Amino acid sequence: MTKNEKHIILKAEQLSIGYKTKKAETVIASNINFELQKGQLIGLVGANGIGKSTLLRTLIKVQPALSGRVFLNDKDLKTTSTLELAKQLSIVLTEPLMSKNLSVFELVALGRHPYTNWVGNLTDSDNAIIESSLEQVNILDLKAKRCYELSDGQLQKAMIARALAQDTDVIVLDEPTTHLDMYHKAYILKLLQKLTKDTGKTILFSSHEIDLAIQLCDTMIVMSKDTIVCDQPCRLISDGIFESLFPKDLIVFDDKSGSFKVT
Ligand SMILES: Nc1ncnc2c1ncn2[C@@H]1O[C@H](COP(=O)(O)OP(=O)(O)OP(=O)(O)O)[C@@H](O)[C@H]1O
Repeated sequence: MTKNEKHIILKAEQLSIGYKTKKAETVIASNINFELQKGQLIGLVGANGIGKSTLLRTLIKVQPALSGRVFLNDKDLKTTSTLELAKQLSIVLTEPLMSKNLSVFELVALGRHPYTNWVGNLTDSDNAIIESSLEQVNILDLKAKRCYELSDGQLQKAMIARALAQDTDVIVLDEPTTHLDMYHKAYILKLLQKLTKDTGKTILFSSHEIDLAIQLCDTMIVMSKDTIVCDQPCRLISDGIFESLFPKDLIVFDDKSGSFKVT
C-alpha cells in the first residue's frame, strides 16, 4: 500500500436502519453511505433521537440493518461470526455494568475473553496486555479497586481499558462522555485521540460534545433529519453542515469559532 492509499476499515453501503416488528417497519435513517479510515478518531453527532445509537448498534451487529450492507475490513458483517467480530471490534456502551462488584483488573480482563480457553484462564501474555491497557488509560493504580468505588470518569477509563485489552482494530463507544464534567469530557475525548495516534486503532464514538469533536476528530458523521454526511470537520464547517443540526430559534453555529452560540 502506498502512503496515500486509504485503508478503509468500516464501510456502510446504502444502509437503512430502524426497527421491524411483525406488523410494521420504522425507518430511522436510510441512504447511509460512508467509508471510515484506519487509525482515525471519528465522532458521530446529531440531535437527540435522530438515530445515533440505532446506527452504532447496526454497525456493531447488535441489531440488523433494514437493508444495505456494512463491511468490516472488507467483510460483510452478515457473514462475520460473533467470535470473529469480537476479535475485530470492541464496544463501550453507556448501560450500567452488570456487576460493579468486579475489580478494575477483572473488568479489564473480560476484554481477553475472545482469546482465552473455555475456562477463561489468563496466560502471561493476557496479563501483560491487561496491565498495558490499564497503563494506556492511566489507571494502573486503580486495578485492585472494585468498580462500585469508582467515579464516573474512572469507570469510563476502565471501560476503555477493557476495550483496549480486547485488542481489536476498531473500538465503538456510545456517548462515552455522558455524566462527565467539562474537564473529564475533554480528557476522555483527548485520550481517545491519543489512542488512535499511538495504536493505529480506529475509534468511533457518538457524542453531544460537538465543539470538542470538531476540535479533536479526524472525521465526523453528522446525522440530521434528511441527510447523513461524513467528512473532515473543517470541510463540514465550510459546507455549512452544522447549521442544519438544530432549529435556529435558540442556538446558531458560528463557523469562525467552530462552536454553537445561544442567540
Ligand atoms: N427498541 C426500539 N424500538 C423502536 N424504536 C426505537 C427503539 N430504540 C430507539 N427507538 C427510536 O429510534 C429513534 C432513534 O433513537 P436513538 O436512540 O437511536 O437516537 P439517538 O440519536 O441515539 O438519541 P439520543 O441522543 O437522545 O441518545 C427514536 O425515535 C427512538 O424513539
